[in-house]
Amino acid sequence: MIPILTAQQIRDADQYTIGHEPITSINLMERASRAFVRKFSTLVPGGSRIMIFCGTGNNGGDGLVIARVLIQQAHDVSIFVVGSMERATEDFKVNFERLSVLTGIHQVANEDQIPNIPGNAVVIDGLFGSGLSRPVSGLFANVIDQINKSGAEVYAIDISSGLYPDQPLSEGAVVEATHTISFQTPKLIFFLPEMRKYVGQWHVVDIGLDEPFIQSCETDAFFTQARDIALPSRSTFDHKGSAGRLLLIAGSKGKMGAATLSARAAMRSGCGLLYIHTPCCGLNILQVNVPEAMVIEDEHTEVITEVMPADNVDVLAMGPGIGTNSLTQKALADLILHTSEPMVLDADALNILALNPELLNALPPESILTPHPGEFARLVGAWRSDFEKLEKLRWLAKTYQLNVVLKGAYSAVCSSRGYLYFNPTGNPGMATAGSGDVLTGIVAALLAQGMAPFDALRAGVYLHGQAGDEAAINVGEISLMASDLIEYLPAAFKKLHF
Ligand SMILES: NC(=O)C1=CN([C@@H]2O[C@H](COP(=O)(O)OP(=O)(O)OC[C@H]3O[C@@H](n4cnc5c(N)ncnc54)[C@H](OP(=O)(O)O)[C@@H]3O)[C@@H](O)[C@H]2O)[C@@H](O)CC1
Ligand SMILES: Nc1ncnc2c1ncn2[C@@H]1O[C@H](COP(=O)(O)OP(=O)(O)O)[C@@H](O)[C@H]1O
Ligand SMILES: [K+]
Repeated sequence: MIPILTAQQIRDADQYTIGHEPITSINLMERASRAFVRKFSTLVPGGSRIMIFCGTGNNGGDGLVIARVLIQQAHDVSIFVVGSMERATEDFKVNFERLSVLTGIHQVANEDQIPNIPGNAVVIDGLFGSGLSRPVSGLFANVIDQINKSGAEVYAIDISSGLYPDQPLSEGAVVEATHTISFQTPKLIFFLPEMRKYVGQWHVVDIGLDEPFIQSCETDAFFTQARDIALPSRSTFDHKGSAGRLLLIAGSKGKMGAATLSARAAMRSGCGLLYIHTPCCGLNILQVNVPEAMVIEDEHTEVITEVMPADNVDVLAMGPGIGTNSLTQKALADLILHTSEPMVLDADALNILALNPELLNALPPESILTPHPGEFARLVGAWRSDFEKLEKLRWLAKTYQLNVVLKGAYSAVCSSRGYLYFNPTGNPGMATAGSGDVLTGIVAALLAQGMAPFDALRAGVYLHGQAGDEAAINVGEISLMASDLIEYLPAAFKKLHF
């Protein structure tokens, strides 16, 4: 996993590397800027007119090195330095001298000196990086305004000028980048929907900062990598009863598709034995669509009214397609009160929890909740910013000792101790009805196979996204539908078995 660092920790990692590698600060700047150019060159067509805007801090220093390297590669580059040279950092000054030998550098000291930026230009933003210390105003804000109005493609160095790596949006001007090429580790803001307009598509380039130091930084947020994902395994004498017995409580009249999707996903995720508790109307549907499962009929024709906690199953999962009928609310409440092992709750089970919040206290510790943002808002109330949303996620998980995934792009998986793991897999093709039901089946099956609840949740979210990515390659994001996720689950599992 990649730790997500605060602005201060990023500075510390720079300093530690400079002190211990050893590498001089100016050479680290050279290395970072060259890594930027390597990525930039894969994204920008040759022959583009490149305009680089630099402040006089180290982010601007990077801009000057990038200019030098691009000029040496025969690109058409103009450089604009905004702000006072008196405040320039040492590394900026050295690179200013080196660049002056090669080309003219425009100084922008007032509004009249702000250049016209054609829409077909490519802008590189080196005004401010992780050293931003206050909202951007005055001349800098005017430059940013021109950049944003130009319609040009904008590549931010490290982070868009005006953004803090780890804090909510400031009131000042902010560059709206189309791409951010960031150094060493992703910033927290890259995972927040409200920041997308400023961050654009982001890329992380390795600049060789000290890896053990980075791994030792104390942080409560991480970016998951494939190597963090554990999977269940089979051994020679396993039989269906030892490979995970799951009771899935799902479906109501008109929503048997949700039950079908969850059930099939569970079987594809290695569940040994699957029971499905469903209203009578679901019997034939499930027997035909999931022949591997045993179906237990509720007394009621259309909704779930009573679930007996069974001792012949390892895990209970409830929610997909159950509705919020008062009889079903009572059934869930009874089930929770009679269950002591971690269970999986999704969809309408979460809506029922929101209607009866006292049930949260009764949930078995380490249970798993899988809300999408709508269900999450019903559970914890509305939020004013994505930062507050993450705080609420941590609060819910820690207060009730739960593992919770807040689903969406970069789904945030939160452990009961409040550690957040952003998921790297998945794509917008998965924004389609039934995708969440598939996730429930995967996570429940992994839990039933004996994985620890948090590991099962993090792995399930990763595999679900990976199946989505495999499906998108084959059917395209637009055509992707939830059943495709099940079809591509085997490919996702195989990919993790290196
Ligand atoms: N060796 C290294 O460390 C490496 C660093 N690297 C690069 O350095 C970047 C960080 O550089 P940095 O720390 O110099 O800060 P930076 O973002 O350039 O800005 C600071 C300057 O801006 C000023 N300022 C701030 N806010 C302002 C405002 N609102 N309006 C006006 N002025 C404002 C601030 O002034 P002050 O707050 O002191 O008044 C100061 O002068 C990092 O993102 C990466 O690109 C890489 O090369 C790898 C090696
Ligand atoms: N833009 C996206 N990028 C990545 N994953 C997405 C995106 N949109 C949706 N998903 C994933 O698809 C699933 C949708 O779940 P949910 O909203 O509960 O669907 P449903 O209720 O229809 O089953 C979640 O796992 C979510 O992470
Ligand atoms: K920048």
